[in-house]
Amino acid sequence: MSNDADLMNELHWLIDMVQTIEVGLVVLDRNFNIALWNGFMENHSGVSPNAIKGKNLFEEFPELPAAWLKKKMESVYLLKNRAFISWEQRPFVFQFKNYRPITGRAEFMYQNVTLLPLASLTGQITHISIIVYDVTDVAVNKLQLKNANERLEHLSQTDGLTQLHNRRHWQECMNREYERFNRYGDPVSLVMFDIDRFKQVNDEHGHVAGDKVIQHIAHLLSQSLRETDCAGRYGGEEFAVVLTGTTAEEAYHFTERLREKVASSAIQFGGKSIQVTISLGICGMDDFVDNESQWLACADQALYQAKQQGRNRTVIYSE
Ligand SMILES: Nc1nc2c(ncn2[C@@H]2O[C@H](COP(=O)(O)OP(=O)(O)OP(=O)(O)O)[C@@H](O)[C@H]2O)c(=O)[nH]1
Repeated sequence: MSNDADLMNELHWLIDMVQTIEVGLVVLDRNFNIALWNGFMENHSGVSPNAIKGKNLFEEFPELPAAWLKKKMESVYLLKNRAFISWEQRPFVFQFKNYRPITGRAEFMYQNVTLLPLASLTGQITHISIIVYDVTDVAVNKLQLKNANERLEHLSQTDGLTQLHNRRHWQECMNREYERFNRYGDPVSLVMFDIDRFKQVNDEHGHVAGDKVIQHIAHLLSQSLRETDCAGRYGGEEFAVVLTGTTAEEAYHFTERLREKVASSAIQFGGKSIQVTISLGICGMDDFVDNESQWLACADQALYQAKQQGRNRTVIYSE
């Protein structure tokens, strides 16, 4: 007798716990009709167990991904094995609001979901249990960390003044393109350029104006680039660009367009209009280039010649 009472108590406690546990519990029959709907599900959906028992899950919640979820459940029936749905795969199955104070910024509850086959006394799988875990805290923390890491990575690769690649990152990009040329032999050109008589700009208008000029030129450069090109601020007023899939002659069209854009534009600063020009050197990848440093040195030499020949021009390196 006391054994029976123990069992009854145990059952009673279990039912109580199922109702109050901070985990969603749903039991469905073969036709996806609801046999059990616990307190967690009630609290978050606003639908009471009495109101929903016996009703079809997908008719009551038309926003559920029915085709996808049914396919998952069919495989649980077929394989008699549990299935897991992680928030990283699908942020939620049930569209519940997030009420957590700490992760209040999340618009919905992130969920991990387990689909569990439930056997009858004869051992047949007649029902399926959906177990819903609220993992909003974990998900939000992980997403924030990922976001912060991405921002840090971006910062470590970017020049603060121009938002172009910084020198180190640009160099990595140039090395990659050099390797790609060695492997596939596609044309690629390197351009080095700098602002003419920039010292005068600083001396006449001040350093802040000089910074504005650098930003302006970086802006014109960014506008002229293709997605695959790689542009960086190499030094103070010196820029470097790798133009992929581009011969030296094609690069010349690019640099002349950029040069003309710079020469025909003006920067307004402190009530004054500042005009500058740039000089550019191109080194197309060719047999005479033995390594990355030489590639860079040749472009730099072409830039030097452009300065020597009177500035505001492009020179293509030739041996
Ligand atoms: N405003 C500003 N000036 C910079 C920055 N980096 C370098 N400079 C200045 O750029 C000037 C470069 O001068 P130079 O190397 O003599 O060359 P230049 O006057 O441009 O003359 P050429 O290159 O021969 O046409 C120096 O005065 C540097 O102080 C920067 O980030 N901001």
